[in-house]
Amino acid sequence: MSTPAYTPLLRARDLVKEFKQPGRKAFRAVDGINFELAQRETLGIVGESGSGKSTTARIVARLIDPTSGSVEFHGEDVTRRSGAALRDFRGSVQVVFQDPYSSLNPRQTVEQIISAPLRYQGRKATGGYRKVVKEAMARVGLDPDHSDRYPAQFSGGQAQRIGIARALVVRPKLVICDEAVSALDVSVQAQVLDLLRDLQREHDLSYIFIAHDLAVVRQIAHTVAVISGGRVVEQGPRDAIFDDPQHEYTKTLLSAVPRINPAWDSVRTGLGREGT
Ligand SMILES: Nc1ncnc2c1ncn2[C@@H]1O[C@H](COP(=O)(O)OP(=O)(O)OP(=O)(O)O)[C@@H](O)[C@H]1O
Repeated sequence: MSTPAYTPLLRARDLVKEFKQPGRKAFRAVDGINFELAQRETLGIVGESGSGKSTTARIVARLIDPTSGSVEFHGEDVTRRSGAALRDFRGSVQVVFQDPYSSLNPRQTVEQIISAPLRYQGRKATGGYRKVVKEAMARVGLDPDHSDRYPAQFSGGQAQRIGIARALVVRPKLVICDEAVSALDVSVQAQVLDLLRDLQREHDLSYIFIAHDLAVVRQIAHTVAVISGGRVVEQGPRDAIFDDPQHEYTKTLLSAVPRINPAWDSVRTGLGREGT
C-alpha cells in the first residue's frame, strides 16, 4: 500500500488548536496531531474525555480552524479553503454527531433534515429531493413513508439513522462519526455499526470513528490513534493496538475495558480490512 505514489484520502499534519482564555494562557486542546486515513478504511480515535478527539474532528471537518498545521484531502491542503472550494470540501466530508436529538432540528421534518446538505450544496436531485430522501431513508432502514415526521417521533437508533442518511445524501468520501453510537443501547449500537460497515463497502467510504468505548472501536476500526493531552501517543493497525499496546496510556485505557468473548466478537463484527 505504501508505494512512493501513495496518497492517503486524508492526512493531518501537526494540527494544533489553542483556545483563548480570558486573562490566562491559551489552552492547547490539540498539540501536534498527525495521522493518515486511507480510502475505504476506518480510523478509530480513542482517548479519555477532554483528550482532544472532538476538537481534532471539528478541525478535519473544517467546522473550526486550527491554530496551526494542515489537513490534506486527496493530497490537497484544504485548511485555508473558503467560498465555493470550501463548500465542495464540505460535500465530501460529513459528520454524524453523538446525540441525534440535539443534532437534528426538532422543528424540521425528516425530509427537510435529510435534504439540507443537498440544498447547501446547491445540488439538483434526479426526481426531486423527496425521491432522494425516501431512497436514503429506505437504505438506512427507515420507513420512507415517515418522511413528514419530526425527530421526536423516532427512537434513538432511528434518529441516528436519520443523521446517517443526512450525511450520505451528498455522497461524501469521508464520514466522521463523533461518538455516533455512544448514546445507543448495545443491541441498537450493533445494528448501527452493521449499517455503517455495509455503507462503507457500498460507497467506498472512509470513516473517522471517535469513541470513548474501546470495545466499539475494536469492532469497526482498521487503524487506531490513541490520543492523550492533545497528542497521538500511539497509532497503528487495530490488532496491534489492542493485542500488543506499547504505550502505558494505551495499556491503561485497555485495562479499563470489560473483556468481551472474542469468539462472539469476531462472529458479530466480521472483522478485517475490506476483502479479508
Ligand atoms: N470552544 C472551546 N473553548 C475552550 N475550550 C475548549 C473548547 N472546545 C473544547 N475545549 C477544551 O478542549 C479540550 C478537548 O476537548 P474535546 O472536546 O476535543 O475532547 P474530547 O476528547 O472529544 O472529549 P469528550 O469525549 O469529553 O468530548 C477539553 O479540555 C475542552 O474543555
